[in-house]
Amino acid sequence: MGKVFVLDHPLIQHKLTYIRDKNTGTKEFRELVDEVSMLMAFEITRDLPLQEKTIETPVMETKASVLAGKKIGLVPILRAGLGMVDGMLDLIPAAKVGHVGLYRDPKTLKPVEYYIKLPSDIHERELIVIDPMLATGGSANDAIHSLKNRGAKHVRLMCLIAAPEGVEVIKQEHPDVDIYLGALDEKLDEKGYIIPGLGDAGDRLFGTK
Ligand SMILES: O=P(O)(O)OC[C@H]1O[C@H](OP(=O)(O)OP(=O)(O)O)[C@H](O)[C@@H]1O
Ligand SMILES: O=c1cc[nH]c(=O)[nH]1
Ligand SMILES: [Mg+2]
Repeated sequence: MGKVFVLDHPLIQHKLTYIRDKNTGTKEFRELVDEVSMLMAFEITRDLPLQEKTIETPVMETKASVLAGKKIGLVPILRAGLGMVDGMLDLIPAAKVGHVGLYRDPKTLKPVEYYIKLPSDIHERELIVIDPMLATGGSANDAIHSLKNRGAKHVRLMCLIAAPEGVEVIKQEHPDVDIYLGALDEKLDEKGYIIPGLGDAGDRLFGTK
């Protein structure tokens, strides 16, 4: 069964509080999502393999650690996942980026896929699917199925805020996928919004309504 990690670093929690606050405007919301994404990227890459390399310091020859060249792919779910890409690329600048376009039908709450474009070598990459919100889990579930249908072998999911309902869907449908969260909230309301949540992530990021 996939593991669930709540990244409870104080800086992540502090910034999340201002992201949730309805008085935080678009500019500040965007900046905070960017900063939290970078901090989460730091945590999610904790287990990247290292290898030894021989170098010369000004004093002597020594062996030191470098990344073992694991290839990473970021896959934001459009639109709101886009807000998390730049922060992650600050720490993982060589990552390739694929896009999955999905929106949640407001009546049925079912995801509708409208776009997909992925790096050709996704089968050999460690893929990190990113979306601020994991609500019913329909969108992330659909995105991960799309990636696996196209050859993805290693997938992780990273979200700012999740509802227990969405986490359960991913655990059942994708037991091989570990989930990294900024917070695990209480539940969904009758319209499928996470409570307490942060509202509509895409609208708050892009200033739409
Ligand atoms: O877990 P779910 O119930 O599927 O809900 C979560 C999805 O809803 C939001 O996207 P939305 O449909 O609002 O599209 P947008 O990013 O274009 O605003 C969010 O960014 C997730 O992709
Ligand atoms: O709370 C929610 C649920 C789905 N999508 C959002 O943007 N927010
Ligand atoms: Mg939205």
